[in-house]
Amino acid sequence: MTSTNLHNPLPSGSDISLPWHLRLPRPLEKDFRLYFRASVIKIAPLALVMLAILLVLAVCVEYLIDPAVIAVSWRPRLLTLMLIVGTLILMRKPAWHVWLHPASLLLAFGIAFTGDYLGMAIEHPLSYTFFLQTPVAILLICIVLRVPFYAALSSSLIMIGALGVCTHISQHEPFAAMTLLLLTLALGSMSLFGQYVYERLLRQHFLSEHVLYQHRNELHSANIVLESQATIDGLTGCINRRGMESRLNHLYHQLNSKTPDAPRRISLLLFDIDFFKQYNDTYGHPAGDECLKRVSSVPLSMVQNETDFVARYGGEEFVIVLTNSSFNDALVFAERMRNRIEQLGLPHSGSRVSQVVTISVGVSCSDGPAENGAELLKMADEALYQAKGAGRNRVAQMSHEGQVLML
Ligand SMILES: Nc1nc2c(ncn2[C@@H]2O[C@H](COP(=O)(O)OP(=O)(O)OP(=O)(O)O)[C@@H](O)[C@H]2O)c(=O)[nH]1
Repeated sequence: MTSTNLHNPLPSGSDISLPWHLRLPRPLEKDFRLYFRASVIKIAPLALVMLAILLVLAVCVEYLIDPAVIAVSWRPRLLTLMLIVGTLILMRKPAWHVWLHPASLLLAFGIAFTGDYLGMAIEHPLSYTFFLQTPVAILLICIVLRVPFYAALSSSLIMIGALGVCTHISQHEPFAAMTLLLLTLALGSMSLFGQYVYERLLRQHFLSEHVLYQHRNELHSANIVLESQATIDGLTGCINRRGMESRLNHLYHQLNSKTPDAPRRISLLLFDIDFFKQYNDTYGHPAGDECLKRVSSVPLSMVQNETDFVARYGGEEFVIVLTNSSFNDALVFAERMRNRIEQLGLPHSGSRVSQVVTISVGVSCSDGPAENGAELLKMADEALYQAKGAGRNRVAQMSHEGQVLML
């Protein structure tokens, strides 16, 4: 395999590049909106409370300068306060968060337009300063409430346009009006530039996280495939010895720690084909392989419980682990399996106990003295050894008292 054939699981630079106009592919764009909104929700309530305090302070200053101003300004001020409270209420429920950006824009327009109105309606030498509410509104949507860049840009242009018209038709000195407009333009363009840079960084961050997440998922799936390949016996399709040991240890760990999904009991059946060496010698190794497949298909078809399994322990030795069956049921299972394998009728002229392939089985159970999987296996092995010694083609059990009994 050449290096170009190898799949590189790490994201490449082209995976996370972002166009100048910031747009992401459609499905990602949708996810980004949620991500973007979530980044604002954390800071917005505090920002809105501060804005409400500023509003109250502004009213106090207006009163100190000239109490007559309040007579004109209280309605616009009340409207702005209501918009702030409305936006704060929207934060309370996640289902309403979708309205956060429209509400922020509405609030900004409220601030800018009430400023324009007050700047024109109030006759006072300082009333042109009300027009400063427009740059405040632009700062609010760009720096504080962080409305998406294009919405912020178009809204700012409308607000600046309205400011230009209002300063033009108001009775204020042209120099003051022009200074205000230029100041607003300078502050607005800097805020918008900052918002563009911020959103670009946020999108880049979102994209990198997305690409990493995808690659992590791919690696995870590949690991699952590799893990299952590493624990399956290629010839019979049973779990291999490594897989068996890890599953058995896991089950025993659950049993000992008494977790809610722990098995009540574990029964272990260890079986071995009788005179398999002679089978190979008589029929050849490929036929021996075929025999192993046929024999193992019997317990594989009998196991039903999700946590039960059949494993190839060694050459012609197999393990069946049954969870939650009583010891008696496990013995019945073993005898039925022995019988079904005999009933397969695979000719075995080299066997000294039968004309067909037979097995010997040793059975042990976790109700006895075994404290872990290895000890349970040792007990079943001892029973199997005795079954062989007693003439083969039979089932032997290791009793809870540690005695081997023939069935
Ligand atoms: N065809 C084939 N044979 C295998 C495989 N793995 C192990 N064997 C053979 O299985 C035989 C096991 O022989 P023994 O351990 O002597 O056991 P046995 O002949 O079955 O005798 P008893 O267990 O005492 O009845 C050996 O000849 C191994 O070569 C395999 O994957 N395929």
